[in-house]
Amino acid sequence: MGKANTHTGGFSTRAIHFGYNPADHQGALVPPIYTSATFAFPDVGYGGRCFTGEENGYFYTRIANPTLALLEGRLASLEQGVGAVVFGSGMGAITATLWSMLEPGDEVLADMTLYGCTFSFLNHGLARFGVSVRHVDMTNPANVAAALGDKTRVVYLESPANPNMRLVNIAAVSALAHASGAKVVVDNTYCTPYLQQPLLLGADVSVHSMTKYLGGHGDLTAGAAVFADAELAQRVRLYGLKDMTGAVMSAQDAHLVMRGLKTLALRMDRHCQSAQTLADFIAAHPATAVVHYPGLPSFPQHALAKQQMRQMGGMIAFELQGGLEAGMCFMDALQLVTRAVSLGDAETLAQHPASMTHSVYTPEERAAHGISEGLVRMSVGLEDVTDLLDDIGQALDLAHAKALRSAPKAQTAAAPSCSEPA
Ligand code: MET
Repeated sequence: MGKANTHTGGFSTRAIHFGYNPADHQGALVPPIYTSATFAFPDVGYGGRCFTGEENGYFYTRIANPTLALLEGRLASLEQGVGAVVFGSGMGAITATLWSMLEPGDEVLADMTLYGCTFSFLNHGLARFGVSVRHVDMTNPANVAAALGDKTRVVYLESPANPNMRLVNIAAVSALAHASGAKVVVDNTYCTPYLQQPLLLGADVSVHSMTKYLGGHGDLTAGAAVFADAELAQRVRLYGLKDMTGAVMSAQDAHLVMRGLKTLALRMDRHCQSAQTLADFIAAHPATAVVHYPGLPSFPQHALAKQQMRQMGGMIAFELQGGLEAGMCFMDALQLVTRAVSLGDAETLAQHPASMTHSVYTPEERAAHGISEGLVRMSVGLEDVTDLLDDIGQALDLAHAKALRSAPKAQTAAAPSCSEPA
């Protein structure tokens, strides 16, 4: 045998090697991509036993595939789970996991701020099938303690939350949920296993959009759920909704995620370093009203961030003094930073949650759930930070000048358009 299937070692060593031995694959350094949709049986009896589970062989890629299995093992190792299941998207992971954990009559207790499509699935999807959903502000674990009830089967949260960066104390909330007989599902997309380990903090499931940092290059769509509980992992995989929803990722995309994983730690270090620099800069600019970034001492949960996150992450949210209009001016003035949803790419991306990722909330719901209309969300990429500072600086200067010009005229004239010269 060569250098063995490295089941131990540091994070990056496992991200690069776990579960694969070139000696088993004609020396190929990079694992082969099994594109086959179906698998040949040596005899009919063997094929039948694959379907009953008596044989552990591959028989159809929607059920299982060697390339996907390699990625699943690697993800479970990186997040210290007992198993993982990959999906065709992050929403595939979230929906299949929750469908598999819930029955009519059950309740989901969810945090106040969630990604728009997750919020929609809970309130407009699950609710149609007899699962009730209640939102509580989980920034204070006492609210969770007060809200947990006999029917609460799942406690669901994001930390940091998309888009406003609020944190939840995962260990405290998990302890409370378990004492009440509920399971905890954490969306760990913003942090990745490199920055935060929800299962080690007590959560039962960690879900990811791998479209984001894990893939890391904006060229694939995929999701994953990593489990602390083997029975639940098996239920989601075999008896749950993964097969029934058909939310299966392709082997080519699994290959791309594994390529992304090789540089995850390096990329996250750079994302975090640049995000801190930009957050400091934006916070100090006169155009700015507030910056939500866990690495700022002014961030209300800065201490919790240092406690449960390895670094402060690559996502920033902020509001400008001129509110919504200033935010729009800022975004339209960007030259290098790209106006786009998604996150975790090499390119720095800026988007407007109220009209984009969180447009499924009504304006009243956004207000109640802490998502302000003027909020700008930025995924800090891997460009030279000096170039990002130049671009963001000129856009903030422009938004500030517009805000100053419009303020005294607010009652008599229309606000200046973003295309007007400063
Ligand atoms: N989940 C992604 C984000 O938060 C894409 C959302 S819009 C369909 O940016």
